[in-house]
Amino acid sequence: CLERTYSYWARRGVLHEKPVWFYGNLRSVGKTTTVLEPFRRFYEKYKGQAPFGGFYFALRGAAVLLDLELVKLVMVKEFHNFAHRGNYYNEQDDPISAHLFNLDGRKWREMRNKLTPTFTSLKMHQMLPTVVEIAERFVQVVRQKVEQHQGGEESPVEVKDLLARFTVDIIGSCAFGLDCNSLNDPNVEFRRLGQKTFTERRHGRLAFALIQAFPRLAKRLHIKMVQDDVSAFYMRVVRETLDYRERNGVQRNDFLNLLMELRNEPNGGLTFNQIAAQAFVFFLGGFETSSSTMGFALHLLALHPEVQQRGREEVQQVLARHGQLNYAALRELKYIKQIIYETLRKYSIASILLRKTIEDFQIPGSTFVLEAGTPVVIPVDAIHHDPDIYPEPDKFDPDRFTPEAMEARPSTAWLGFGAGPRNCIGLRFGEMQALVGLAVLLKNFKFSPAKETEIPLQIHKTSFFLQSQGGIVLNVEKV
Ligand code: HEM
Repeated sequence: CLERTYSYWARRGVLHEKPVWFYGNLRSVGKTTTVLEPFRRFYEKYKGQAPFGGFYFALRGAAVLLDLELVKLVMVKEFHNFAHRGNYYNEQDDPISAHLFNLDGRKWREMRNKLTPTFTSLKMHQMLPTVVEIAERFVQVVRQKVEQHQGGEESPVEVKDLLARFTVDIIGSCAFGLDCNSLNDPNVEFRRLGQKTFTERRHGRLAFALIQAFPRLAKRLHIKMVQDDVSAFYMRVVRETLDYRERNGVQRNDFLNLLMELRNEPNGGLTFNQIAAQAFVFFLGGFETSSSTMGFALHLLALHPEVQQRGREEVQQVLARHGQLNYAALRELKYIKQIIYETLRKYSIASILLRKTIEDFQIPGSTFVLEAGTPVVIPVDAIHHDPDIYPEPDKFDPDRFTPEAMEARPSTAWLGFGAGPRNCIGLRFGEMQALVGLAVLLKNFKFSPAKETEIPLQIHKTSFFLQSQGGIVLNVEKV
């Protein structure tokens, strides 16, 4: 039977590498490599020879796209046939797992339609003051760290942890309506349990592959994905906050308020479990992604003082014009935005993206067919490092993201927030957090490599989202 499983691509005449039994083509991941290497190698080896190549995720054949036109078909033009991600969730036994990232089909479409108005520019506008207030607290905390080293030759500060505390406080406040205060108290449960979701899995790799392969059976066996303590904690927090707000008639400009409004919609409002699951995914999607982006950006800026200075000058000029970081000021931070995009190119937080074929799909101009149910991989990190798209891909150059340069490339050449109807729903909020964070940091501090700074940064081998293996230590001085 395994013989047959692992001959799937050979029988279809699709380019592929020999799989290892039970592991497929990902044996090295987590041991000797990160998830980046196998996909970069695969893409470099086969690009130009076929529109896609055959890959094995443990026991399942998946198609890795090798052509940007095909990427566009899958993510945008023929989206209706690739609208699924194919992640396992279990609404009955593990309600917190039934969130937007995991839902598929009609349930996903309905939830996405309901949640989209939560992320309009107007809503971001209203949440900005909270983000700026927490950013000011953040500057105080970094300042205290720097002052501890006063008089010393260097003032090394571990920025990754500080940035994570910054975004936990923001998203905790905006998604759960709580003052998490992790900036002053680094060990709060909120953050510890949030991190646990990414670094500790409930199931081993093989069990995970079996669950993904047989989701109906897994549901019948009541198999959950989210750890019990994580689920119990976030369900309780949402329950208590909702009760409190309802009892006291509290209204706030935050995600939870918007979710509560959806609860009371006349034609099919959200249930409590649905609200809790969406608040949970906003938290998961919002904290680690944004803080890692800022951490990688600071590391790159420390190694490129001229880019850093250009960014600082832009912040100073914009603040001189607007007096404060309001929404209009943020829109003028164009170079900082380019820094964020180039950082997400070099360090693609989601290094691969997934879709699943709903009906058989004939690849235009070829004889190949992607069968219904085939997982489709978009190798984001490999595309972001393709020298034909980005010459000298290892070089850090935010000018690759001027509007003209972006216009000159195919729209799917940059996928930092994904693409098409299933792209990142929180991209405006993520961008806003990162813009505010980088702006206040560059305004107040200078960053340079310290003796302890890791060059190049080691990447975490098993984390779901791309992050550094250890902390990011930089020399920080007041401007
Ligand atoms: C720098 C910050 C962020 C990055 C780099 C990022 C990246 C991504 C990526 C690459 C995807 C997959 C897109 C695709 O498959 O095409 C995604 C999906 C998603 N993100 Fe983000 N994200 C960020 C911030 C946020 C924030 C702040 C939130 C919520 C407040 C959020 C919530 C989500 C959700 C719910 C999805 C699933 C959307 C769906 O399936 O319909 N993300 N994100």
